[in-house]
Amino acid sequence: MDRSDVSADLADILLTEQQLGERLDQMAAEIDADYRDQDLLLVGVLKGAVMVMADLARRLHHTVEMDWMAVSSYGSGTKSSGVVRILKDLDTDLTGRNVLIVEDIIDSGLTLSWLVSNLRSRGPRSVEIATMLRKPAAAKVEVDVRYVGFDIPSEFVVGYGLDYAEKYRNLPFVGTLAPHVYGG
Ligand SMILES: O=P(O)(O)OC[C@H]1O[C@H](OP(=O)(O)OP(=O)(O)O)[C@H](O)[C@@H]1O
Ligand code: HPA
Ligand SMILES: [Mg+2]
Repeated sequence: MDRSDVSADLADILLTEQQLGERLDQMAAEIDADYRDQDLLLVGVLKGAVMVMADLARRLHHTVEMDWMAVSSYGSGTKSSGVVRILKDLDTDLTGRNVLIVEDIIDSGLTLSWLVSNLRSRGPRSVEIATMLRKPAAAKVEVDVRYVGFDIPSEFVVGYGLDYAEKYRNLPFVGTLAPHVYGG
């Protein structure tokens, strides 16, 4: 098989590039309205949120700052370990800031619930979450999310920043993998 032919690895396309873009237009309009005349710091969670951060931020009419955190709970597998590690911390002091965490996906919720309480302890004015995807049926902890792109079924998905063993992040859409990919 041609290892560069990614379509052979996919079972289904769940959300097309166009669907993602249209939803981002709506989310950006809501965020612009909600934070009108207010300071806003976008915090992207590496690596998965790179695509949504770039596409959401450029749709905002707001003057924002952008910073990044790297945390990892999935390693190379398809299940959250539940143990969140900070691989890279923010450069920004959060005291008095309006923080909007930008994520690609909320699955078990473990990463975000840990991150929200971590950031809240740093004295911000507010902490809210924007996520492109959420799996409601997979939630192990409830996380209060202000902006959700799409609720999706509890299947492992890739693309638009989301990886399986570090691959498929560059797909412009969200899809599911064919079983042979997990088989190795
Ligand atoms: O709700 P949860 O079950 O905690 O899962 C969500 C988290 O898992 C993924 O990150 P991952 O640890 O795979 O790091 P990555 O973004 O570098 O791929 C994803 O980007 C979220 O941060
Ligand atoms: O479905 C998923 N795909 C990729 N990474 C993830 N991290 C949490 N859930 C997922
Ligand atoms: Mg990952």
